[in-house]
Amino acid sequence: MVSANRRGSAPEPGVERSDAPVFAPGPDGLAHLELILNGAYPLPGFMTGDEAETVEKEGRLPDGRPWPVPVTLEVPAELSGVEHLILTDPEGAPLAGLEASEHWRGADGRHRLAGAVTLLRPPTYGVLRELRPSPSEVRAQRELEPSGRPLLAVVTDRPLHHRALHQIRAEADALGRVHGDGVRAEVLVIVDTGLEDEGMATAVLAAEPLLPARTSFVVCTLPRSADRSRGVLGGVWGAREVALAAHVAAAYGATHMLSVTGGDGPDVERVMAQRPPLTVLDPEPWRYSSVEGLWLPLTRVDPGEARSELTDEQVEAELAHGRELPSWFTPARVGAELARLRPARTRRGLTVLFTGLSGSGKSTIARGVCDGIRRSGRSVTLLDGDVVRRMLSSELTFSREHRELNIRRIGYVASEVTRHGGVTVCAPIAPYDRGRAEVRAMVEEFGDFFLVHVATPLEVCETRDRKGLYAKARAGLIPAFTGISDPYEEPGDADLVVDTEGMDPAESVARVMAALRGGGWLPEHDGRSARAGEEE
Ligand SMILES: Nc1ncnc2c1ncn2[C@@H]1O[C@H](COP(=O)(O)OS(=O)(=O)O)[C@@H](OP(=O)(O)O)[C@H]1O
Ligand SMILES: Nc1ncnc2c1ncn2[C@@H]1O[C@H](COP(=O)(O)OP(=O)(O)O)[C@@H](O)[C@H]1O
Repeated sequence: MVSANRRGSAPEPGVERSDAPVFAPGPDGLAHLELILNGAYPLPGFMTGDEAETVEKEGRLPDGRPWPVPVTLEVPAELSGVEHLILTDPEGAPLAGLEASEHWRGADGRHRLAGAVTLLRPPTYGVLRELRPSPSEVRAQRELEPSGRPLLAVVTDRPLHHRALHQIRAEADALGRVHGDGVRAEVLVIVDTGLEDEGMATAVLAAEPLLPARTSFVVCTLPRSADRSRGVLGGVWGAREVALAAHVAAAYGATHMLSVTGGDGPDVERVMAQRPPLTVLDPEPWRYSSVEGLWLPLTRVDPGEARSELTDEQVEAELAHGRELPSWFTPARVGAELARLRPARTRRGLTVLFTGLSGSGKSTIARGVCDGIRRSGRSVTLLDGDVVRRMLSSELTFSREHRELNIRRIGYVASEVTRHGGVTVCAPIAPYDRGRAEVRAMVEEFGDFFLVHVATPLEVCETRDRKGLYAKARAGLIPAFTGISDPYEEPGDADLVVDTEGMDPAESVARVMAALRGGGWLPEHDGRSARAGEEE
């Protein structure tokens, strides 16, 4: 949100300036802001261009302290000249005042503001807010009953299965032995999840009773840098991200850290090269012994009988088809929570997006597919291109900007239906990669996305010319007509391609239905055809 840029004298700390422009940072800016404000970062505010460059190149702040990632605030160009800025959460509630000390542009050309931030109001926005205490609150709580024991932090955005739980218990025991009395170290699980999206947080929390008695959990949102892919079941972290997590863990009072990123995480040497403020442990690998029926350190399992944990793809496939995760792999309560978060595809929200030229057959196929989905027993919402243009986007033109906005609106509605477990079928032209990718991202926050490219050649669409639009476009009566005088970017990420040339509409519908059944989103046979013993 951006308002007019007005300047004035410096405000008193913590006092809201009613005349300052307001701005809601994006997800990473907001994540950084909260970590600055709650004291998890030892930084007064957002970095200048020089500071960010030193961090980027040398992994340290200009004063020499190691620091792994630039902490920067991206702003729209119109805010680049402001001196004071009110930073708000996405709902517009003020969080902090920023005294801008520098406006700079990074190598990416984007505008950024540097400067100290002052807390205006403690954040109330964000999922699981009651589990987000500040580092000083956590440290104060521990000081009430000081145990003198090491505090082992586990930073994770993925559920803790048997392998990780064994590793945590073993490392907590080992730290207790090293530190004297043989009593286990305390454990602090830092659950990393988005501010808007619970992600896997509740599945991580489900493991609470399976961890040592003095284990506590906090939730926080770490910024997601470009080198961290965001899988549904948890991301793959880079060394600098683990190092940033180590800084946050140290602020919470941790003396050691274990990052439970699964097999593909960075090795500890690369993390320690970032000079984190605590020891990042390199846990012993564990395997399941299929003969003994136990998880054991790798060294104690015969290679022939050692089983690794399931991969993310295997977990996803089990959940997609509604199968229970095996008990050798994960505790029942973690499996049950995962099944709740990722229900079987027959119960999971789904958006099917048809894209293709005008006249390619999107509406015809989409209508048939909707009928089929209904027959299979699921309810479905159809967002046809023409209907959306009438009901949601009647003021929009066919400029690139308006087409993008149109598809974003479709994506928003579809993602809401998906969030609640419904099926949406959308059939706009959606000519641009970027817009389609945006819809995919919006939908995949909550469920599944299936892209169908109706790849009927332009000549065929033009010959059909059902609405006479191509003739008008050729005559220059319709400007910026897709395929004639406006681009159509062929998707490279379609889950299914249907070229309807020389194909009966029923056959096109059947292909899409087969793909949806094969993927597990619909039962193999719908009620009616199962009763009649007939095929679709
Ligand atoms: N300039 C131009 N380019 C393309 N299409 C045009 C244009 N002007 C009007 N129409 C009619 O609008 C329908 C496409 O609207 P969409 O909302 O699906 O397009 S977009 O996704 O926003 O690009 C499209 O409907 P379909 O034939 O169902 O695709 C056309 O009937
Ligand atoms: N295999 C097919 N699939 C879909 N439509 C087809 C097919 N074969 C011919 N058609 C015809 O092509 C036209 C496609 O129009 P429509 O579905 O409105 O396309 P769009 O929504 O992409 O503009 C319809 O008249 C339809 O009967």
